[in-house]
Amino acid sequence: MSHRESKQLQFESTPDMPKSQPLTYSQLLDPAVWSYKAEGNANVVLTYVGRDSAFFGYVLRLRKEPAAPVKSSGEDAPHIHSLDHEYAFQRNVIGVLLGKEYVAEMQPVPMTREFLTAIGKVIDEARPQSRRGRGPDMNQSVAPLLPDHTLMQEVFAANSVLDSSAAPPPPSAPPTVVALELKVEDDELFCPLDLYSGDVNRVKSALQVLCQTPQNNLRFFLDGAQYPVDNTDTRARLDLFLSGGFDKILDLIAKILIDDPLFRVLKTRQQSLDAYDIEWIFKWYSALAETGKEPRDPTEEEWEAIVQDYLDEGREGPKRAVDGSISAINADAGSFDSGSDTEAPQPKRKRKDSTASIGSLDRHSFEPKGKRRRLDSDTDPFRDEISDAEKLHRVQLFMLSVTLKDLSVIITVDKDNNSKEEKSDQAPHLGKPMGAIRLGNESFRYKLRVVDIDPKRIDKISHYYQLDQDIIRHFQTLKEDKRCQP
Ligand SMILES: O=P(O)(O)O[C@@H]1[C@@H](OP(=O)(O)O)[C@H](OP(=O)(O)O)[C@H](O)[C@H](OP(=O)(O)O)[C@H]1OP(=O)(O)O
Ligand SMILES: Nc1ncnc2c1ncn2[C@@H]1O[C@H](COP(=O)(O)OP(=O)(O)OP(=O)(O)O)[C@@H](O)[C@H]1O
Repeated sequence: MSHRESKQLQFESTPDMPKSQPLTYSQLLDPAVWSYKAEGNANVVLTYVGRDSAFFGYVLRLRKEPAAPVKSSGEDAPHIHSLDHEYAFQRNVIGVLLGKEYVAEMQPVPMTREFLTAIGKVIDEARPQSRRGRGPDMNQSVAPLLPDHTLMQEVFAANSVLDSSAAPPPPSAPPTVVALELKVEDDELFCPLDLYSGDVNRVKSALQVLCQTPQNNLRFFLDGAQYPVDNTDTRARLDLFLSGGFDKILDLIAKILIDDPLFRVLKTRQQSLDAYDIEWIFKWYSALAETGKEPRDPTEEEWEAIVQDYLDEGREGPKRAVDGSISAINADAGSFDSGSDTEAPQPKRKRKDSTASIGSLDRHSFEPKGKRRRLDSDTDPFRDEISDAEKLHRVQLFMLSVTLKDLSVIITVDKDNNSKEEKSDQAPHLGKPMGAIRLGNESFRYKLRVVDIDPKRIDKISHYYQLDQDIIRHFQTLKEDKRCQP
């Protein structure tokens, strides 16, 4: 552990974390106690499969080696890649914006090169071919241990379902916990506004579209293991969980997304933080850089102050387009492209496909691409009117919107009769589910958690600008502009 991290990574013990504190790290540095669970572009996630019940239902999130060399940061830089910075950002920035209950607590586990090398080899075969190029980052000195959000931890405390020494349940056994992970971003066929609409039919039809073409936007878990969503065996198992099977699960998920405040908050935050077109953001970023004031990544304290200012300002106000026109931002406002011209079909989005960024909606802006106007100084009514401080503030709020548009939400449900109250009371450290919901005559418990809520590097602004320009060019080639409706 680096000197800096060993001094700062003293997270308080939290209700979400295992009871046996302090952690016996050495037992976690055994590759045999981990199995591959999932990964994204920057991190690979492992499930604990060892025998210590204190860690049943937990995952380890390992950072992967960077895709490109990381720009070296000066002494005063906020170490955006350090776990303590990441954690403070997740809890004190994203937690404040969305609600702390949606953000998991984590426990730092010191890493060794020996372990990272060994685990890289062990998990290689389980990884998708397209992801194998980059192994664990050998320079990480700590990695976070997190509750596995695709499980209900206290069910395992009560039932010891995850006892790795026990025989696995037969495939015919009904699943105990069902989880769906949604990455609420653009897609050729998918309109995020449907998910946010509050209308059960629209939410459900958006989920159905996602299930038909999940790509990297939807993952499905039964008792913590990922299953292909369009598979008949998966659907047969779901029938055992809930009569009516898959269709009823989607009803249940739709009901949760409407009942719980998360999606309403998320939509408002995404839109208000992204109040200016990326063309403006890039212009302001470049103007600052040209005068020697290139924005750098904020420190933890600076991020907290930025969010506080945003909340104090009540920036959920009007949205200014590049041409200066103003439109209201509220739960019902905004227009979105939903698809491409049928005469000019585009390649489907694929993980790591170079066309992936040319979706019908741009996660880096909520403006409709087909109608977006290019930056034109003659139509710039705000030209030179704002201070450098305000330019910087707007760039920083935009960076927050990028994180909020890249996150995933994991929705986890189990039947209410799974909770053995007397036993879960004996294990208060395992946390409580967040909500209860009824569907027909049955009661369910659910929890919602957000993942992938790390800060984005501010020097990616030019990358986002380039993506945007590509998208504009793409839409200029289309004849028809289909929108999904607010
Ligand atoms: O830049 P993009 O649009 O390619 O987005 C990246 C995503 O690619 P996608 O477009 O969804 O295929 C990419 O998603 P995948 O891992 O490909 O599912 C990541 O979310 C990446 O974020 P980070 O590097 O982990 O911080 C994303 O990077 P950020 O744009 O969020 O920095
Ligand atoms: N606490 C958790 N519990 C269960 N599964 C998790 C947890 N954290 C992450 N995952 C799984 O691992 C996947 C990758 O994790 P994560 O999103 O943090 O990686 P990333 O590289 O930062 O993602 P991206 O490429 O989207 O930026 C998630 O999509 C999810 O399926």
